[in-house]
Amino acid sequence: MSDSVQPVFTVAGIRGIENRVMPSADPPLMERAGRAAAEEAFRLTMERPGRVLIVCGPGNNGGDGLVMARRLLQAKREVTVVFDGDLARLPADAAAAYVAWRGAGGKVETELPPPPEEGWALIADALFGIGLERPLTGHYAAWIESLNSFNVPRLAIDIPSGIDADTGKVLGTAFRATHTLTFIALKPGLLTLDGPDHVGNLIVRTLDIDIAEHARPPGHVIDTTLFRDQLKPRLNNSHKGDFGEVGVIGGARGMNGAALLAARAALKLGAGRVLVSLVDERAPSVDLIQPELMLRTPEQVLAQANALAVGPGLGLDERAKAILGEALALERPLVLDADALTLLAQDDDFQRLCHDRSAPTLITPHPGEAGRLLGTDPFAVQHDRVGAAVELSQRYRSLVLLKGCGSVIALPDQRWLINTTGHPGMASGGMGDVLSGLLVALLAQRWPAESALLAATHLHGAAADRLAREGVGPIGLTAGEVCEASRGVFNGWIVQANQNGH
Ligand SMILES: NC(=O)C1=CN([C@@H]2O[C@H](COP(=O)(O)OP(=O)(O)OC[C@H]3O[C@@H](n4cnc5c(N)ncnc54)[C@H](O)[C@@H]3O)[C@@H](O)[C@H]2O)[C@@H](O)CC1
Ligand SMILES: [K+]
Repeated sequence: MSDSVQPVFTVAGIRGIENRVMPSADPPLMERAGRAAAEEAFRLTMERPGRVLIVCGPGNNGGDGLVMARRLLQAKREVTVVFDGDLARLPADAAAAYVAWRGAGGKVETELPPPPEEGWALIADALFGIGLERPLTGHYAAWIESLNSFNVPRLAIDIPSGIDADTGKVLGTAFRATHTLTFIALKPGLLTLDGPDHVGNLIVRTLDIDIAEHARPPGHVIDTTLFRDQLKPRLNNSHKGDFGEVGVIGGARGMNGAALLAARAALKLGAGRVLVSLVDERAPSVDLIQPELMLRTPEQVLAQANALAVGPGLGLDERAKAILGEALALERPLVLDADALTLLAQDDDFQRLCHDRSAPTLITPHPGEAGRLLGTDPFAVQHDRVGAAVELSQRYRSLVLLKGCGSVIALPDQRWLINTTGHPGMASGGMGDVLSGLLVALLAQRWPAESALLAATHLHGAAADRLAREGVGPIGLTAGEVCEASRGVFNGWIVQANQNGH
């Protein structure tokens, strides 16, 4: 894994690192964290003189806030600290931070005071970090609701209070930060589910810990360096046979568009030829918008394609089942999406076939489909997206993309990755079909399955991000537009990856 790729640790992993580093850490980690928070506060208030509010909780997250407060006070900033925890029960480091704060002349409020006339320069949330154990209620919840109502910079220390660091779930209520300064490493909860709606700008401070020395990260954030080796310009002496034959099967009555969108995306991402089968016998025999697509019978597609995507609009009838059975039996890279996943979830024989394949199987469920595949429901999946993706990957011996805010990829060797490109404008029909098409195009071009899944996922979101920057969406963005934009982003990546003689 490249050094520049950002590691992601669960709470257990962060605790493991802390336990190894803390005994000999000089300066102590809490001093480092508080100092980093004070530096961030200076940066955010460079043009906002005035009083900083720091709300501190009953654990070490509160301790970070108290160190931050002392640093700011020593630099002659006006600071209001709110803390109503039980001093006798403060962890040792936080208790020391409290004593040092009082020793420096700092005062403590036990209620949230009204803002000064000119408003708070900054609000810092040091209530709860990775030690959050249950939903926030009572006065802590009320404080957070109140803090969220101020239209000033709001800095979360380590993680916005109320966000579960492992899952991104809001427990009760959660601080809505404009900035989050997180320590040691990223946590999944900052990147997936409700996390991205609460963290604002995300800044990581390692606290001078060389993470690689202490732990192997279980997860990473996806970026282009992870598949840069595949981003090669084509040789001049090329022909279409070099770039594979994609097969897409789906498009039952009323769903022709799903398969066509996937097929068009495959074409736009450079597949040598794209065969598509619409299982609706009354479907047109040519795509007049994209006549390059070759419309064929399912049998022809199954026989010819070197990589297959089965499922977009496939339907759930006997014919669909027969096609899925045949596709699973072929030892070629296979993307399963949409109806193919529903069929897979229902049938033990399909599951056995899937499990026994030696060619890669890539499944791309949304939380509903993932729930069916795991015999549970979308709520359980969303409750722990990383866990669900890893379990799916193990159960189906597949590479898994669990879609949604902060898409999670799980690989058969139990590694997982989180994607941070994309936006809510992508919550519209056909987006998943385009993703399947991008993915199968790379597989047909003989990319390794892992690189293909990472690249297609990252690309899909990056294309939508570029469009939004250009004023196309986010709201009202269509899947067809993402398909078009993916081509430009992808070619740009190839140029970039091959600059400077790489
Ligand atoms: N352990 C360490 O040495 C370091 C910890 N750091 C900071 O410490 C944080 C973790 O500290 P802690 O493990 O003490 O955990 P927290 O400070 O996140 O919270 C734990 C405290 O909150 C209480 N609590 C949990 N959920 C609650 C709820 N819903 N309502 C009311 N009370 C609740 C717990 O009983 C406990 O007293 C990190 O997020 C980070 O900010 C950093 O200073 C770096 C070093
Ligand atoms: K916090």
